[in-house]
Amino acid sequence: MAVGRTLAEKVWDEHVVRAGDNEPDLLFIDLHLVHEVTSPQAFEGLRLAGRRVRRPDLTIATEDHNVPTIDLDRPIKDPVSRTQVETLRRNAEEFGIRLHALGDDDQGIVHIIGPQLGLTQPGATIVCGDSHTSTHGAFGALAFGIGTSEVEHVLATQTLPQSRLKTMAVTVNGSLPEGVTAKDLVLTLIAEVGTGGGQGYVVEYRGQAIRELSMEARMTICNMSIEWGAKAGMVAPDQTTFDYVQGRASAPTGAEWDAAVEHWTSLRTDDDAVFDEEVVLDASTMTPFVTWGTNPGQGVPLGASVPAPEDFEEEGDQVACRKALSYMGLEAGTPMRDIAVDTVFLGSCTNARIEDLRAAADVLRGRSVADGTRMLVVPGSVRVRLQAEDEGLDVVFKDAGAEWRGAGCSMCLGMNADTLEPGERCASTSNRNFEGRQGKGGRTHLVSPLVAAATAVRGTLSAPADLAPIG
Ligand SMILES: CC(C)[C@H](C(=O)O)[C@@H](O)C(=O)O
Ligand code: SF4
Repeated sequence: MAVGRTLAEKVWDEHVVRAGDNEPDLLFIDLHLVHEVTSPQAFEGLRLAGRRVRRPDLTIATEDHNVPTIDLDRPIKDPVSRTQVETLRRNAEEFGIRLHALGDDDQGIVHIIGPQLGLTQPGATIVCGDSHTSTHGAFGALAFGIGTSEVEHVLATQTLPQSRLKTMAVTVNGSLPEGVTAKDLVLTLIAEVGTGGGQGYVVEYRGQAIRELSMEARMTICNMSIEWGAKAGMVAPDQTTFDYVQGRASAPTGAEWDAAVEHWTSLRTDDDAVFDEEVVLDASTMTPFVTWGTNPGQGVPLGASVPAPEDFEEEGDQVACRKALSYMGLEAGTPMRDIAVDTVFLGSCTNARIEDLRAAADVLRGRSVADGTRMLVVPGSVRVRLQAEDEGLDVVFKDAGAEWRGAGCSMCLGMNADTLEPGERCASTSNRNFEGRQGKGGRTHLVSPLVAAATAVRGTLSAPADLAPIG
């Protein structure tokens, strides 16, 4: 009896160009995204071997990690960042690769520009030398991060050897309550399954709550797949997906569009398919969720308090808690809402799309950032910035006292000048809160855009419901 296949298996099977016993499958790669951090040695390898890029038409580069977000008309000050960016520019030119450089309207964080340009499409295989490539899985693509030697392999051959992955379903039943977002959902999930829970799996997010999410929100969830160890995260394409893709620069048109949609519609997990593992969650019980520790799994509902080491059963978790509390400068039992922050960062490939900016601006409209708190708003791409400016969101942010910046990764990891000072505390809409992630000694609390905005107003971790009504 034929057994049904999962979405991931269908996409995989369509891309196998060679399979053999006791060897990984060789997959064709439909889209290779490139940025300045993980590509220099790969291009150097090609150069040394006298090779060209096999499919420049399926390769696209952008500058995101090292770019400044202010003084965009001046040369990059930091020599390391300048070298990274200039190296990418030289490589793109020498190897004939399309590059969206600083100053270009399509420049931005690699995981934001792919979907924006319509390059990210259902059923595609997408790789990039970047762990958050999982973002693109929101479209029903099989998308994952690769290392620099794999970047070289894909540049040279447009293929990648990969061993088959186990499959996992994350089924989220019910609907998210008002004011609870995709970010809260994924932080809740990671706190529950742990940062290693997804290791070795390609995950499919499904169920009512996922179906009800916008593409932006699905991207937020798939983006953080890697934060609980999954190789990739996917959502089956549906009308929401098609509506988002249609009309974008690289999307198919006319009869090709119709054929594409017909094919994409077939890319759903068959009813009789079997996942190797399943996690089930109920969205209706979720609340705003924030992290207190130094990994994305160390989180609690905003209404809870900082945990104590004794709250954990496993000794490893107790040790990790003790260490995190010390680094974070937190005392067990402190209500999360009492934690005061110095900085609020609204940005990153997790939460710097137009919908995120709109949500935060709605909270900030008519309100002000608290004294002693600074807020940085860094759109994920130039297009997001331009659209936000079209809608007047920049004015809302600036009137509230926030800084309105250029596009890029920025304070998500502080490879440019946007970093925290030692001991500084930040509410951040990004995806990683490791020690030193946003600057040496900096302390990060991962939050949703709604919580970020409300926190900026009160100066302590807060949700919009905590704010006094305007007027
Ligand atoms: C610089 C890059 C390799 C890295 C990644 O792979 O994710 C970065 O984007 C990050 O978020 O830490
Ligand atoms: S925004 Fe942050 S997580 Fe995303 S690619 Fe850039 S550094 Fe990595």
